[in-house]
Amino acid sequence: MTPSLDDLPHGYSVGPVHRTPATRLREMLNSNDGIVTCPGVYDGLTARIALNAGFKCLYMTGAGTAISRLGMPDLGITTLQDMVTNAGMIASLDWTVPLIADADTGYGGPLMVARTVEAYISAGVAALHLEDQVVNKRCGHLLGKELVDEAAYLSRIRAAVLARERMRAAMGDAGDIVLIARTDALQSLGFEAALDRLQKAIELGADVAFLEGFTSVQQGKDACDRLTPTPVLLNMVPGGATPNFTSAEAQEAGFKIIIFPGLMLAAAYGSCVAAAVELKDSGTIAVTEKQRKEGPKGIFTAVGLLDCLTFDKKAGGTSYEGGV
Ligand SMILES: C[C@](O)(C(=O)O)[C@H](CC(=O)O)C(=O)O
Repeated sequence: MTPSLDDLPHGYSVGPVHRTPATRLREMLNSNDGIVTCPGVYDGLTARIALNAGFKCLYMTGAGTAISRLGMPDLGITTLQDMVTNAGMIASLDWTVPLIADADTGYGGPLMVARTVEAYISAGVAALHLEDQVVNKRCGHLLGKELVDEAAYLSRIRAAVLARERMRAAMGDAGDIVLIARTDALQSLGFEAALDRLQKAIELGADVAFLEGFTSVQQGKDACDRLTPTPVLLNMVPGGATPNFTSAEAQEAGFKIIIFPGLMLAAAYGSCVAAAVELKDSGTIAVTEKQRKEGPKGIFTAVGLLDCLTFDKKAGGTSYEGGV
């Protein structure tokens, strides 16, 4: 939950980080601790809120990145730079909580996919997913998706695996990243063709499979059964193609990771629309009791105010000695 102004700061005081983000995620995937539940975050505030709530793994949504950074829909408009800058910032807020980040199509041919993988590794991202839509992609729960052929898709996966090998050879564990193969083929090619693409991606070295937009509980279970022992990710988009699953139901069906990409977006969208209407209609905004008590420090505390003050003091800074 949101730390109070009286809480002890953590940050550097949590001790040395012994494992890389990818190693931590691999441990979660290999453990019997159950499904990894990832709230979808898209900026510093939503990431902090998810961290304060105690989630052990985060998901950076590409749709949310397009919406929040560009004010644009999820239609393949974001570039590698938009995505990796956002992912690196989110990953850096707490290095002990791994970040899974959307990498769409990899943003070009094999050379560009390799560049994407190396950039995500350098940014400290624990895992990324790559899909088989054309570069002019769209949200996986929209109609009319177009695919690249299987050879082109597999060359994306091969490029990602090779780039990871190159980074691991240079840096060991710090060069690792968990590769998630996503296919959007179900909509146009059907279940067997989609599974075939995932199986081939796994043979090439993908660690996790992501069957986008499956349409029944049985299809989800069948995918998990057929792909075992490879962990399978479930993408929970309310109102999308996939029926609603709780984390427990997803685990029961055989999934190892569940992402809720629109979690924070939907909440922010609803609240911001209401706030805008309130100001437009009334010419002012209601001030809550909590706001009156805490002032702007309330939200600054949620995004690390105490850690910043403690860190500055420890480094010999004096700017905040008199309080803030
Ligand atoms: C998972 C996803 O790639 C995302 O960008 O978060 C999207 C989610 C969405 O658009 O709601 C997807 O293609 O499913």
